[in-house]
Amino acid sequence: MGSLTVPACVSTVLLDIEGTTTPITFVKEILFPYIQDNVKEYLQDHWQEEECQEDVQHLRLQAEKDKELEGFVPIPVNEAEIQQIIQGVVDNVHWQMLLDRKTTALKQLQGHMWRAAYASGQVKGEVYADVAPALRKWKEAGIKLYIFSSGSIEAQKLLFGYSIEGALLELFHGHFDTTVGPKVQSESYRKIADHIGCSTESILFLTDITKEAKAAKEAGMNVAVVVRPGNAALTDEEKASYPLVNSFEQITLHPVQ
Ligand SMILES: CSCCC(=O)C(=O)COP(=O)(O)O
Ligand SMILES: [Mg+2]
Repeated sequence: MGSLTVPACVSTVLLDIEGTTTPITFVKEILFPYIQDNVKEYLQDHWQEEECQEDVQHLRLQAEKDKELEGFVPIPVNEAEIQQIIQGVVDNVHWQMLLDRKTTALKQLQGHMWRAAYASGQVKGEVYADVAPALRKWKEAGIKLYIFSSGSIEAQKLLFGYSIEGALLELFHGHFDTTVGPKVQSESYRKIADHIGCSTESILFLTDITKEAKAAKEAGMNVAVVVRPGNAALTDEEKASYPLVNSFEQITLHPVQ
């Protein structure tokens, strides 16, 4: 693992969050338990709001697709008693989170729930120490910065807007979540390049997950796998297949003319 110099045509960096900019422990030990502990109360407090009803409807549609999965938890129909529906949603959310599912429906609800946690100061978004300095340096060099995470766009904005390093949101040109497509499919990376208005070859994608790196590489992006403490171990084959970095300091980008 060492320094990584990327091709001069790279003018955009696309970043994953969990395991790349942010410790997995922050997501698993702070963010996710907040949801598990508060989902019932949140649903009871916000049940009459349109946004909450939309979230429940999306979870219901996802549940329709999940029927065949082991341990599946159904959500009662709209006509059922409210407390019964709420309990069904709570159980479904807990089941999805147990499997660390990345469904858009689950991620939308989580993003809405974290609003209060960040706004009250109960939670601050963790980023590795090398992240903010590198992002500032790259932005000053004319590099455009985007996020692609399974976390909803709102959740991404909260994490960087209320980070331990202060407000970092202004560093980013834009955000993508799974509404563009799953992170393990090449088509999602082609769509992202289309949205940004550049070729996939001019993008460097940084992630901790090799399945995501593979999909981005197949779409034509430059990729590097970020190795952070607590990330899933890589096989020898994976280590040999992608450039590896353990700090953004190791990445050198050419200034954009
Ligand atoms: C950005 S919100 C918390 C992260 C999250 O919910 C998640 O699923 C992280 O996935 P990533 O694609 O950033 O590894
Ligand atoms: Mg990740």
